[in-house]
Amino acid sequence: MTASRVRNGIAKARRLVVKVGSSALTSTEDGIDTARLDALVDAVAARVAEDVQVVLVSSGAIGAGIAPLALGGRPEDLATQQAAASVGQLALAHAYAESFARHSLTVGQVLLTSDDVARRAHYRNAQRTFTRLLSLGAVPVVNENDTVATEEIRFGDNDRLAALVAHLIGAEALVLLSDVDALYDGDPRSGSTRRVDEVTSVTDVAELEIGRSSSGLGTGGMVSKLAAARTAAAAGIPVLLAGALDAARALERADVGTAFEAAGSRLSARRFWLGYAAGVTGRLHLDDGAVAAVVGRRRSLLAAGVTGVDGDFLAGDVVELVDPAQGVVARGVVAFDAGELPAMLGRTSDELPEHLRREVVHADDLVPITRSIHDVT
Ligand SMILES: Nc1ncnc2c1ncn2[C@@H]1O[C@H](COP(=O)(O)OP(=O)(O)O)[C@@H](O)[C@H]1O
Ligand SMILES: N[C@@H](CCC(=O)OP(=O)(O)O)C(=O)O
Repeated sequence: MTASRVRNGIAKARRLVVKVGSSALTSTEDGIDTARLDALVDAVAARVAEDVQVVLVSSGAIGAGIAPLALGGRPEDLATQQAAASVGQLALAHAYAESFARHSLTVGQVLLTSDDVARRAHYRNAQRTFTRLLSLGAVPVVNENDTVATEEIRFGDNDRLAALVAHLIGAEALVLLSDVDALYDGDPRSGSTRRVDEVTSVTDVAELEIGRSSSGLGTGGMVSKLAAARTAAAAGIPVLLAGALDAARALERADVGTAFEAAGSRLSARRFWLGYAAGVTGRLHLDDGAVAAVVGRRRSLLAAGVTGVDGDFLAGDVVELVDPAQGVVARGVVAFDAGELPAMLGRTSDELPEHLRREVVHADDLVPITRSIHDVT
């Protein structure tokens, strides 16, 4: 593998989010694999010793709870998953605290629900917590707060959580560590596949077969890793996907796994929140002209270009803007309640009563979701 600008950038990052998956850390029979956890902690501690700030997003709560509760395998139902996570998270946090203590490092546990990033005020609050923990020299260890997260409010997978945290803390790189050592052009369990070295554009992943997890412990598989890489890349953060067994090399030299180049510059906190983190309460359907205006020319969305409305939102909520082929092209803050819009659809400003003559979504409140590596999954 050749050194590259993307990999050099990742290796030089002074603030990092490292995410490790369940299948790399836990097994259904033995719970937490402490040798693997120690190796990961050693790799993180080595960077911290070089004054790199690291936030660790660790899965494995459910996996770590299976053996103590004698569940035999990953539970299917939410209540048992929550019970397993409750037992497992305690064990996981304890294991990290003990392991980091070998390096005289203190850990701080941060358990987040999607509400903590979906609401703007909560987002800022989480930001403050991380900043303070890091400035005090602690290593934040993050997981989803599985014991209270219901199906509706779940992040779903920690890859996405890690991408959101990466932007939240202003990370310069995101490292996703898994049981697989890289992205392949097909599921590596299904025969001969080729490793992908670097992803710099949508065409690099367009032909790949991207599969879900079948380790029995992981949740999102490669699908969620690609989605997370897209979110981070769109926010200006490069991503390295590598094997947990290669953690030391991944964190020190970034010369393993698959590197994803960041697309463009860093989004502001508000625009990132709007585009990727905010909770969405509805959808506006756009005609082709409105899509061209909003995405192509960065104009405000007017009622004349809206063909339909879904959801029960209020003015000030975040909604998705979809094109005639049902693809999400942008997200934005809507200026009307859902109930006000149907009577306005397709009408030009001149045809609307004066009190309704304003943009449906103002250009300043709108973030286009560009076509990217995510769309192919
Ligand atoms: N194209 C692909 N390249 C690499 N891995 C893939 C691909 N498609 C599916 N996978 C599977 O995704 C798995 C990793 O996802 P997952 O089990 O959810 O990991 P984690 O627990 O680290 O989040 C790998 O073990 C691999 O079998
Ligand atoms: N929050 C859950 C993990 C969810 C998850 O995304 O798992 P993984 O696909 O292994 O990263 C847990 O700790 O068990």
